[in-house]
Amino acid sequence: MLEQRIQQNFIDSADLKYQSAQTLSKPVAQAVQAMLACVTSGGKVLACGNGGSAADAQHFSAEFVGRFERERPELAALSLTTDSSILTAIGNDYDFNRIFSKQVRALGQAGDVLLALSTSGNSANIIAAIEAAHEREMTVVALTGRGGGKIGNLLRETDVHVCVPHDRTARIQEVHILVLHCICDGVDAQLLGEQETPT
Ligand SMILES: O=C(CO)[C@@H](O)[C@H](O)[C@H](O)[C@H](O)COP(=O)(O)O
Ligand SMILES: [Zn+2]
Repeated sequence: MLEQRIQQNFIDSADLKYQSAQTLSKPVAQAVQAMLACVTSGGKVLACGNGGSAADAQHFSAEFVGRFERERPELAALSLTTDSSILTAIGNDYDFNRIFSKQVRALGQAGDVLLALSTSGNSANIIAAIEAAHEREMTVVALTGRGGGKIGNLLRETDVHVCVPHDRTARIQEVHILVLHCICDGVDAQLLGEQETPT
């Protein structure tokens, strides 16, 4: 029974990935181009998300700043989820909904990218971060699910929306991490050229 349940999770995740390969390849390619244009002209990526998506934001920033699969120059990315003093000060003195938006206003500049992760598309602190990014004339790359939620309606023509066609948070997150790896791989391929098999 338990093993059957586990197998079903694998199957559902794999099915969603097959389906997403079709629907998401175009917006993911747009995300690659947006991030490449940003970092090659001196900009940076600011990443944010809650819970599992906070971990994804950090995972992505680590691969941009350190490396993905190949040696290349460092790429500028910063996760807004990691400084406990900033997070607790803003959460305590203002509101938890402002933990990311105040950092975006402090650090964001025109031409930077905000990478915003929300499986529901409805987290208030992510919505506020997107509004702050628009104020700073940044491009937003939003990774969502469940139809995109409120974030879907907030995005501009120049933003990128990668909306996973599923309703379950866990399944959506599993595609989000694949999307983030596709962005790292795509940026590397554009910077370094295609290569046979990545090590
Ligand atoms: O990782 C998980 C569930 O798989 C949770 O920690 C999840 O990320 C949290 O409930 C988040 O607060 C959900 O926020 P969001 O994706 O709807 O913006
Ligand atoms: Zn999780």
